[in-house]
Amino acid sequence: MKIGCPTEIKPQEFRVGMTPNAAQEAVAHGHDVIIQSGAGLGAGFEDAAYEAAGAKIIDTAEEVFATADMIVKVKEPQAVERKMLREGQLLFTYLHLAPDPAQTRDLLESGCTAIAYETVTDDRGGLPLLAPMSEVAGRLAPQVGAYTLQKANGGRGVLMGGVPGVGPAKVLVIGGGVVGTHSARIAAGMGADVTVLDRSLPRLRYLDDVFGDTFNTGYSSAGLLAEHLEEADMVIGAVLIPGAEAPKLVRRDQFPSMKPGAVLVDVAIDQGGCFETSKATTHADPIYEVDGIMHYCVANMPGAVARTSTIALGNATMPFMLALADKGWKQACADDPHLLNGLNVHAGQLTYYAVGKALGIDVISPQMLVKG
Ligand SMILES: NC(=O)C1=CN([C@@H]2O[C@H](COP(=O)(O)OP(=O)(O)OC[C@H]3O[C@@H](n4cnc5c(N)ncnc54)[C@H](O)[C@@H]3O)[C@@H](O)[C@H]2O)C=CC1
Ligand SMILES: CC(=O)C(=O)O
Ligand SMILES: [Mg+2]
Repeated sequence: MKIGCPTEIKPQEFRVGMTPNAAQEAVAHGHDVIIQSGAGLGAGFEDAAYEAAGAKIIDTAEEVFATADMIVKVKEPQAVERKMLREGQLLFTYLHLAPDPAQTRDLLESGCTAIAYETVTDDRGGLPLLAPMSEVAGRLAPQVGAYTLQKANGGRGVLMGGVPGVGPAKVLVIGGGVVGTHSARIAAGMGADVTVLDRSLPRLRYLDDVFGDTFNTGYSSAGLLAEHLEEADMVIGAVLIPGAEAPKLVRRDQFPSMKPGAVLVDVAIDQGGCFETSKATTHADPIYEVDGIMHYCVANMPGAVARTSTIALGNATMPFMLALADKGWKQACADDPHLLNGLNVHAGQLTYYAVGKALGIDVISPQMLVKG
């Protein structure tokens, strides 16, 4: 198979879909790997490293899209990239379709087959291709939140760990999955007083067993959330209902009850965000204010630490990328129901229920497509 990897073009996105190690494995499996010149530079990978791995370097994204049977990326295809996708071509990347009707329409019109990293599953109930970036974004969230809390950046002027004689910042983490757990660990490590809310009791038990007194846990009811909101210096939004639009858990009419200059970091923004006032921002202009409450809503947070993120993502995607290349999407998905869960679009039809429900579009069963 011809596997193509273009340079990411989303603003300030420095990750790349394939590392030289991934390229080397694909070449060893007998595939042709085509990398756009400079695609790896933001993550510290020179063209020469890909060439040494056996990949071919070509100049433009147009050539990559025109040549490849499978496109491997990081971020959802941007409008100009969507125009280059064609019928029968396989796209393997993050998509986040539920809050994005324009992208969904374009992918359906292109006739391509699109597998979304964020809905591939594993047999422990996890999302193995979302997890590495959730680990990164989770660890970044208290860092960017702490910066936003500084007075010059619009925040309340509170130091995460406090100092002797002055108490620490109060950090509320909503959602105790991968993002939430990593956020809570780092915020607690910075000395903050941290509470994690989740609505899964097994998850709360796990957090309590593993982390003990490092942070507090609570069941995520509207009432408890409102109580914690009044006290919080920083709120990290980390909920997920897989594939679906994020539930709005904090409303604008609650802001008057909050501390002026408190900071909301909405990591769940790529699924539409879990605060009513969230709108996606970029690394170039990440922070805005609504009614005295600061918001950080960057939808590709891991792009800020592109080298760590690219290697972590590549470690997770490599076996799936190889299965797709070795067997073709249909056989690979027939053999692995977890990869089939990643199928969102095929030949003009939507194949992921939560996306169809969010956008009011009919969905066909992915199982039917791979049968027989
Ligand atoms: N902005 C960015 O750059 C990035 C965003 N993300 C996003 O972060 C979000 C979280 O991802 P993960 O932690 O990997 O998901 P996860 O599935 O590991 O955790 C989500 C948690 O939310 C909980 N939850 C669901 N509804 C809830 C509610 N009403 N109240 C409290 N908890 C609730 C679930 O029980 C689960 O424990 C996703 O939307 C993901 O796409 C992930 C990586 C990067
Ligand atoms: C998960 C995701 O969308 C990202 O890493 O950008
Ligand atoms: Mg994202």
